[in-house]
Amino acid sequence: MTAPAIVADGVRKRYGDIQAVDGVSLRIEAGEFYGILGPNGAGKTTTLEIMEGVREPDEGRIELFGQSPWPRNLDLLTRIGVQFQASSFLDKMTTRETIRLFASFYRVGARQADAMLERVGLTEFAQVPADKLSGGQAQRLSIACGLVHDPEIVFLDEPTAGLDPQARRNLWDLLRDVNEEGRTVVLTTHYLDEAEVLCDRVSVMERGKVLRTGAPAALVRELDNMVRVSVESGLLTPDAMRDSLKDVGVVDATVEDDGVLLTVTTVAPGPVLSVLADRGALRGLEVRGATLEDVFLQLTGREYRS
Ligand SMILES: Nc1ncnc2c1ncn2[C@@H]1O[C@H](COP(=O)(O)OP(=O)(O)OP(=O)(O)O)[C@@H](O)[C@H]1O
Repeated sequence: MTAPAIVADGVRKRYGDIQAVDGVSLRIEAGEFYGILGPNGAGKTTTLEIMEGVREPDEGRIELFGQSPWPRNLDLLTRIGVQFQASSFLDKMTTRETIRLFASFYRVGARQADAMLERVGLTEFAQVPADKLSGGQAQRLSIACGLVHDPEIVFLDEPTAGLDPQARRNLWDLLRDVNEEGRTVVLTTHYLDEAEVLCDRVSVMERGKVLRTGAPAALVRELDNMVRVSVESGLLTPDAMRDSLKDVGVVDATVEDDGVLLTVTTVAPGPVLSVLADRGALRGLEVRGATLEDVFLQLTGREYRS
């Protein structure tokens, strides 16, 4: 087996009374697209910053390519790329000046910097002040700045937060390409769909702990083929639905009504569909397989709220 790109072992970090990271252990293989996901405050950013070597853990061990990133390790710095938040671009600098500045930190020349700008589709915005770029363009510039020195590992903290669906998809394509070039990509996200689409493996975090790690499809499969059956809200009350299901012997279904849809989550969609048909309540019918949201629900007993 080849050496892992990243190993975390028993990592803990506390801020005052808050145990932000509470014993995180994981192993990320070279070339993996790895997601750390969870709701706000789960400890994703702190975990990522400890891996990047910008924050010191209170306890535990981190190794990138077998070396500790803390205290600051100059050998590792050139091998990792960190996407910093787009909002911290320097005032008055153009897009091109910004990427060239980042390139210069690594003694990378202007030509390679401009090629990276082209790569992320920003050449036509080269003269635009970086703080005037749209949200999606700014994210692409910040990713370009993290990639300009050709790193082996790329860390991204919520790269698509706040973007519209089209800009998110464009960024997904870019990140996939970055990974397909052989780079290890580690991202945090609170969008479960993003993790499902992009990541080879994910760690689901909550309250500083990793609840589960695995390939998204494998985590979903562990749910025993859970299916969500939804119809328009108002056709049947949740209680009436529960009673009807009990009558036909379905006891392990959950029924929820969010005011738009009445949704039954179950491993036995057949009887649910029969009940809905018998009650004349099929308007707006949708049947969906389980998702990472269901994994989260099962792990925590709570609905996922990003
Ligand atoms: N510098 C800090 N000082 C004090 N508390 C902090 C600091 N950074 C994070 N925290 C707290 O630690 C916990 C974990 O925060 P962290 O940012 O790592 O979580 P997260 O999963 O990345 O959340 P988000 O999605 O909101 O960024 C939160 O309760 C947060 O308020």
